[in-house]
Amino acid sequence: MSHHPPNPPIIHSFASPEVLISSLASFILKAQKEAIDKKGRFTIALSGGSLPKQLSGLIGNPAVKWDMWQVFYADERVVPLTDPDSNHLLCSTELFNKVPIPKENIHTIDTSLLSDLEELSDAYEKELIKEFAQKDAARFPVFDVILLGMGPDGHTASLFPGHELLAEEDRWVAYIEDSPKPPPNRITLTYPVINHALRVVFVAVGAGKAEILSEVLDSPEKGLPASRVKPVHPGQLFWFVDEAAAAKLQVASAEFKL
Ligand SMILES: O=C1O[C@H](COP(=O)(O)O)[C@@H](O)[C@H](O)[C@H]1O
Repeated sequence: MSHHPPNPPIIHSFASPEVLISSLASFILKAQKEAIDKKGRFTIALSGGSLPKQLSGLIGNPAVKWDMWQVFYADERVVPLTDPDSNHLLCSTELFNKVPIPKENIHTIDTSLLSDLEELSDAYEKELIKEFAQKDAARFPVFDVILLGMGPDGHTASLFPGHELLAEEDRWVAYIEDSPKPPPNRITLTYPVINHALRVVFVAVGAGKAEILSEVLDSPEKGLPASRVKPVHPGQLFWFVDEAAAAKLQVASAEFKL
């Protein structure tokens, strides 16, 4: 247990979605270098929704060491990997099909278990344990980077407002069968995992995010799921937003410097 209070979020507001995309790529590359220099591998969790498109700055970038990446999903919909609702399909379409990442470095759900959510989430937790437990000897996995989106209701990953999963303190991966956003069946990394990452990065782009972004960052006491992401020391929370998303923000943003 860390005795330090969590650091306040660092908010980077970019003049355009294009500048955000290239800055996010530079940020990820810096994290990749630090991780590989220290441990010889880079662990990252990705979200679905609007997030994968924001990773286009990595495509064709010779500095990305794809063979050193170990990729997990912050959440996944319980559907076949070929289903249009699959976060893996979306990430593949937007990114993985366009870059030389070894298939075995992308950790998908086990689709032979789609009819048993408990088994499915346990199996995904075991996949995390294989990657992290022996190597890091930590109670919770410590991702180098977790990339998150934020829905219009303030949800993140598959952690929805008012849901009992917000109180999960023990499991690494949990399932829900009553997601208010379709599809109803999903698995998700839990807060203990998200909040033990070295860097958690929310990405929010467009005017459609302005209202909820202000609610999450200016009124964290409301306890919306995205406001509850508070990485423990030495972890740091970052927000990468464009000017349209930041239009209603009261809280100050910081200049982006690598
Ligand atoms: O359902 C989901 O929604 C969130 C937010 O999506 P966005 O399109 O509003 O960015 C996403 O981060 C999550 O991975 C996904 O399963």
